[in-house]
Amino acid sequence: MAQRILLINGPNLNLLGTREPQIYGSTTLNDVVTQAQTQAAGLSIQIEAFQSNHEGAIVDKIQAARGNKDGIIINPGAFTHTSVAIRDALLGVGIPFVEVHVSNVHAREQWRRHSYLSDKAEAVICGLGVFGYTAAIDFAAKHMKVKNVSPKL
Ligand SMILES: O=C1C[C@@](O)(C(=O)O)C[C@@H](O)[C@@H]1O
Repeated sequence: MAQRILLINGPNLNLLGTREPQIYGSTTLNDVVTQAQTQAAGLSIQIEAFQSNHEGAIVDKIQAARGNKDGIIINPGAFTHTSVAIRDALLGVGIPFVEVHVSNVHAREQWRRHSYLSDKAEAVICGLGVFGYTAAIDFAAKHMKVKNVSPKL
């Protein structure tokens, strides 16, 4: 069975491509998702993409992934630095996740260095620009193995 990956983008990432392009580049979120779907087809995995500016909507989406997704790739945006709720949701569903940041959060404001997710992530990618999503998908395809496969009768 193909891996089923949920790609989550948090607040303000809908503005990717036009938002602070000197930091985040000129690629739009639509471009990222189109590229992710093309990449997924070549890797025989399935990707569902979701973006929200709302913390609760992201928590709901993570909870809904229980039992039907094998891995989560998440760029939590500013919620990275604030959200115990997103951390608890990811731990609550027990789905392995990769944390992605387009920018190098360690080369910016001091407070961006703290993440509520990183110590629980399978991997953390930052500073690769939007290539970080490509790297995360490649990693997910190779290492986020399908779990809960029904035993053969
Ligand atoms: O919204 C974002 C985007 C970000 O997650 C990134 O992709 O580099 C980094 C965060 O600090 C910021 O709040």
